[in-house]
Amino acid sequence: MKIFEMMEKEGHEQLIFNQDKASGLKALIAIHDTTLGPALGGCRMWPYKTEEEAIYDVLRLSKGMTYKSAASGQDYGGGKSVIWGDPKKDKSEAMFRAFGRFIDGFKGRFSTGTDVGTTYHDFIICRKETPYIGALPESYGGGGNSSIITAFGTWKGIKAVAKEAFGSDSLEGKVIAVQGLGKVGYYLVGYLIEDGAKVIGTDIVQEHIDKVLADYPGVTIVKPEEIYEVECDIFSPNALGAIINDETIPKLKCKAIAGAANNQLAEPRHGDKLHELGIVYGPDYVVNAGGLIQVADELEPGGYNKERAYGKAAGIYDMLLKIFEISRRDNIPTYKAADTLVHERLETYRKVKTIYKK
Ligand SMILES: NC(=O)c1ccc[n+]([C@@H]2O[C@H](COP(=O)([O-])OP(=O)(O)OC[C@H]3O[C@@H](n4cnc5c(N)ncnc54)[C@H](O)[C@@H]3O)[C@@H](O)[C@H]2O)c1
Repeated sequence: MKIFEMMEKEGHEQLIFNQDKASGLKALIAIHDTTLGPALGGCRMWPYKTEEEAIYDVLRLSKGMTYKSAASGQDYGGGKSVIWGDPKKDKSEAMFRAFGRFIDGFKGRFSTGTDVGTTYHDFIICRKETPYIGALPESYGGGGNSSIITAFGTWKGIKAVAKEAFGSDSLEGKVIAVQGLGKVGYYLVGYLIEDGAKVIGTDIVQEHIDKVLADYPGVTIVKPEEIYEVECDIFSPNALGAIINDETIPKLKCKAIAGAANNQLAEPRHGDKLHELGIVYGPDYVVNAGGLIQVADELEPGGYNKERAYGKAAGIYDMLLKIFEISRRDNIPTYKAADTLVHERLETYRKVKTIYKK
């Protein structure tokens, strides 16, 4: 593995190895790009089979954070950390205190919080060693359950794709197919119903369906495999990744897609196909940026402010409209237009930084 070659190719600034023998901590921190501000990204704990796998993951994920932050209008750069270990059996207080001390060494150049395999309990421990921690519960000054703001941002994303596809962002009477009624899906259904939409939903867990039906009895439930082909205006994936693929695209009857699920396109060419078919696709990492926006707001001087965070999450709507404009301007699929927006934003800010400021 040629690490410098990989970093140079993708434009990474730093890759740091951290180890603490006493607690068994083995962690990697990657900082991809800090043009827009200090790096921000969650901490994943995973039993990687090899060191190379962990390095590849942290480099890949940190680059993704640069794009997510920039495209959602945040003044943060991209970073990520991974702890090499089994989250079910390797965690300890000492491990997260040691990790917190390493994070503190960045003096704010990198902040982190929960991701796959870590919980806020781990970061309450880290927080004792460093202030550069986000995604904390409200009782610790954080924003609390990030699924709610993610659902809020996704609702705004759905309104933006509606505007592009139908010429109006009103969801009154629009039929929206929601795949996944979990933490985000449940709150999303609430926003959609309140906005006058008709919701068709699905999930593989009956308890999650029952919870939605108890609060929103008007929701129509279909079998998981039926969700792709229901007659609807907008399809909203909020469960799995890679669900826009060769098998599902021919089934889709919608005019637009926007949901919180990560990595919705099985491959980039599926984004090209949606463009060809005239289906408006809201790039997932922009639509689902609500959680990131909340964590970024926790790091503001003075701490988390809910009104401000929701105001920023509402901006997902405008970011998507800009992306659709670039897509029309350059006649490129929206997932590529999102990348163009990121590159243009980074380039503009790099130029601004050439102005001397005392
Ligand atoms: N929670 C957040 O703040 C957040 C932020 C950004 C992105 N996301 C992404 O959004 C998606 C949903 O997140 P979540 O926090 O609601 O997760 P979750 O696990 O609470 O919900 C996912 C739901 O999808 C259901 N599901 C799984 N397979 C399915 C299938 N084949 N058909 C229908 N339903 C299925 C699950 O039963 C579950 O109810 C994930 O892809 C996640 O990575 C979440």
